[in-house]
Amino acid sequence: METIVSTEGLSKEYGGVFRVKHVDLQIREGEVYGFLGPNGAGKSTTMKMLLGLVKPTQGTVHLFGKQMNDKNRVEILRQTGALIESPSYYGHLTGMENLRVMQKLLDIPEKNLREALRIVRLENQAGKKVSHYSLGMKQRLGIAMALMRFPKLLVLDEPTNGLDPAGIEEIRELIKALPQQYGMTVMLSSHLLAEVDQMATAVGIIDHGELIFQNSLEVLRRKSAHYVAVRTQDSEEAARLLERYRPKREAGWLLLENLSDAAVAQINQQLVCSGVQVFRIEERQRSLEEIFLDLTGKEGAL
Ligand SMILES: Nc1ncnc2c1ncn2[C@@H]1O[C@H](COP(=O)(O)OP(=O)(O)OP(=O)(O)O)[C@@H](O)[C@H]1O
Repeated sequence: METIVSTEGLSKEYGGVFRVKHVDLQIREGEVYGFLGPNGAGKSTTMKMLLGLVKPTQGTVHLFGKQMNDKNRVEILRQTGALIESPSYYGHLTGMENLRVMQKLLDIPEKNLREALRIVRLENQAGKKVSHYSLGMKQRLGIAMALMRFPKLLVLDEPTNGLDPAGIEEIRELIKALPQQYGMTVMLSSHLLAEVDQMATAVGIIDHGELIFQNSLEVLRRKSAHYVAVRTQDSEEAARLLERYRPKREAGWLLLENLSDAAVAQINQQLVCSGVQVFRIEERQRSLEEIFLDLTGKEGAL
């Protein structure tokens, strides 16, 4: 599979502080790559560097296998579409007129306009002034503008920002369909794990400018190894008895990792034989939020 985006040591310094630090991205063809991180982590800055909108302080960007430089940038970026921050549009023009402005600038065939409007489900609203659009419609128009060239790579910065649940669901379904239907590769940023979880096939997690995880969503999920939660009548005593399993204590429960069935049976027996009544033994899976906390060691980052 072709690598669509790769960066090496990509870094950006603002005012003497590195806000993006040695980021090595790898995005392969057909992926929906979720670029995840808390506010201010460096997502937009990284995306802007990929699109030639911000000059890297250090490092290189390869798009479609070519290292981007001042000479080939325009040519390479012809195969990309982007929505960075809020979409830019003329409020006094209709949705269609806005697309026509872009069409003229970029020399885009007429049929692409219709198709882009259809994909974002704005065909019936194309004659309306954009100043009368809802936030969700404006966001969809922004995506239509990014899609109009039917680029190989689509870069979307927080595409569901500010949308209501129904709008989020619509955009999510739309994005998920793009690789299969149009052969696109999509990179989208978000600060919401649950959102990326439902859209992405691969994930990069950035925190304080550093890429702390990058792999398939499958691998991220595998990190969410199962653990066993035990609740007894005396969790103090139970923790002492089960010390060799290094239990974590949480709100009256003991949490034990990586236990075989035999070990669970043994634990149960040990507790009961020691006179500690066992109320519950449950298997649980770590949420993505907990995984993020494990990776960053930070509370409430997302
Ligand atoms: N042009 C700039 N000049 C100075 N500092 C900047 C500039 N652009 C971004 N920063 C800083 O770089 C850091 C990363 O910002 P960035 O917008 O890339 O983060 P982000 O992960 O996209 O967050 P958000 O979701 O809040 O936009 C922040 O501390 C921000 O203040």
